[in-house]
Amino acid sequence: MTATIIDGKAHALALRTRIASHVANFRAAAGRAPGLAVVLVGEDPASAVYVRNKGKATRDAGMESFEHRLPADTDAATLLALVAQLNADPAVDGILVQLPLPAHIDAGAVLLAIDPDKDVDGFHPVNAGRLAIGADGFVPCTPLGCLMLLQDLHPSLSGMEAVVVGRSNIVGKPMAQLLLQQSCTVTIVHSRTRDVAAHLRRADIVVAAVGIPHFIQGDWIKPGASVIDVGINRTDTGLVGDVDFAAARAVAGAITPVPGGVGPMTIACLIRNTYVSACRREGIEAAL
Ligand SMILES: Nc1nc2c(c(=O)[nH]1)N[C@@H](CN(C=O)c1ccc(C(=O)N[C@@H](CCC(=O)O)C(=O)O)cc1)CN2
Repeated sequence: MTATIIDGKAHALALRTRIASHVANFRAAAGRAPGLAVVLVGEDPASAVYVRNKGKATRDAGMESFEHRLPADTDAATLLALVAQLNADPAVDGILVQLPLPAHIDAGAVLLAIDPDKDVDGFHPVNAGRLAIGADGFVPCTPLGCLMLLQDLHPSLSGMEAVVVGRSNIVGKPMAQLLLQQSCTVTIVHSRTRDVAAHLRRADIVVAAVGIPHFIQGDWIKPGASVIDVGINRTDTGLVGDVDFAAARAVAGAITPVPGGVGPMTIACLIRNTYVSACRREGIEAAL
């Protein structure tokens, strides 16, 4: 079998185009554009690219982008004061602080300071709790994008065996919650799991978010499985995922490439979440 390659760029473009048309209606109804504030601390080159791409995607969707770039030696109090200012700004519907933050800043404290109702990254504990109990909130963009790609392949995920590799608060845990909501049987495997391969060989769905280049071998994949690779690892040979793509492709039914798979969906879902936030704040029903 040779897997279908899932075109994340095309899916992301379609989502961004759809949201842009909804934003046009929002602007007509609300008399203003949705606004997204992005905060970058320091000069990490990859983060700078992501922030630039977020600004462009925001403007392309007809929304207002507010970019705040702070030097790497910014202290926590200055960053918290900026977050408080953005929380209070009525033109700002969504706030995100680009991660990772410099080591001297407690990222948890900063995320906690963001108004949960403007937390379009879905990283605030209130939104993590809302996701866990199935209440309305914001779902982190990368797992939301993975779910959309999976739902395009499988209109019903009910009863499927899903294995999430990695237990981060940003991807692994929310991904598991989303799959559970879709009535999958969900297993999270991680660094202390005794036999990762044995779990994966049973999986109809694999979501790899472990941050180790080519960690998942082709012969760990169940024939026909859907494989979503969240890994973005910079190696001497270029950007690679957490899955041995060439080997897994020969076994899987469908697989995301790196680059061009999950990454573009992260930014498209951010645009979606910002539009949803603006609608909630204006009492307008979001068209999704
Ligand atoms: N506040 C946040 N910080 C971070 C998040 C996040 O969702 N919120 N996620 C990542 C970085 N990220 C967005 O911020 C992101 C990563 C990758 C891509 C992407 O499109 N990747 C391309 C490859 C681009 C490259 O060469 O690096 C792809 O996979 O095709 C978009 C967004 C950590 N921080």
